[in-house]
Amino acid sequence: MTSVVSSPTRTIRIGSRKSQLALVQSYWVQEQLQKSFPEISFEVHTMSTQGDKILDVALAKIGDKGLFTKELELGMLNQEIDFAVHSLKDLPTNLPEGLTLAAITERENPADALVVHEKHKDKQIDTLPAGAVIGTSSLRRLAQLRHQFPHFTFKDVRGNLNTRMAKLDAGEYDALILATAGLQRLGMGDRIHQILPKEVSLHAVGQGALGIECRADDSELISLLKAIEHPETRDRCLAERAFLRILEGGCQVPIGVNTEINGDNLTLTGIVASVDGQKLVKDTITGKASNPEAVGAELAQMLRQQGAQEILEEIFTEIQRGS
Ligand SMILES: NCc1[nH]cc(CCC(=O)O)c1CC(=O)O
Repeated sequence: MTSVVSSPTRTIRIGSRKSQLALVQSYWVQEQLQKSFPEISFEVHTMSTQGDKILDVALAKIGDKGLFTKELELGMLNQEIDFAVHSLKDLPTNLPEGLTLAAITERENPADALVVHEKHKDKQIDTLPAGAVIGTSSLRRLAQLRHQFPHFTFKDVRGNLNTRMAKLDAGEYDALILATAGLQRLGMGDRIHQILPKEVSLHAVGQGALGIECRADDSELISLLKAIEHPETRDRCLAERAFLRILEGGCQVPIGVNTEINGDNLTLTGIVASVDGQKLVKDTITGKASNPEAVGAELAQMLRQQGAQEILEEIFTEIQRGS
């Protein structure tokens, strides 16, 4: 099927996962594009991904490469949909041949958030009692928090946001660590008890931003998508993704980042930690915001020299052994 891109009757099909968060994000993108291009019609098509079906296994153990994106990518390559909206942090840093990351939208607060059981409403992350059960399914959060708070008990938590909140409120956990952005997008911003400062938790690469992926040869769609791109978010996220790509990590490895842009300068902080929180390398670099991928690549090399690769190799071996 050839797409009649310049025809005023072209319908653009947006692929979305079926989760509540994915739908909110896809409808938001649809609305933004519809406002910019009233003559084009944008439709949301939903698809289930592997990650939506496997809800009972710790994410780290099943690996994550493309868990939430593969079916949507096949849909694009098969011309069933024209583009896909992803939480950028779930989008692998290497895309399949024929697809491209066409736009990155304005990021919500990328930080992690602490959500507590109501009996801890007067506490913060550093005043929760010893033995407090902290729910997280992310090795990145686990490693960083274990390093600073070895007296907590960490427990995996899966399921959608409502399920996780119900488990917290039922007393299965004392607190959860979740993405601020996800809570805000789902209208649960009032449950955010503390936004974790970067000294406590460096966020995931791309956290809080949406990434829009489409066929690399659909140049007219790519130029339409530029209308909803946020250049500052894009530059920050491209630096973060270059850092992750070179370290060969996915969303489920203990790699965290923070970025800031001041004028022409982009400052990137990165951390690589062992799952037990014992080993940790962290550094910061400032470079040109006009060449974000070079900044990310340079920080990756710096952390490699400080032992990041050894930490990551140990984790891959552990995951393969299924420990
Ligand atoms: N890996 C799951 C995931 N993917 C995107 C978000 C939240 C929104 C975002 O970070 O952009 C979440 C939930 C979480 O980490 O708490």
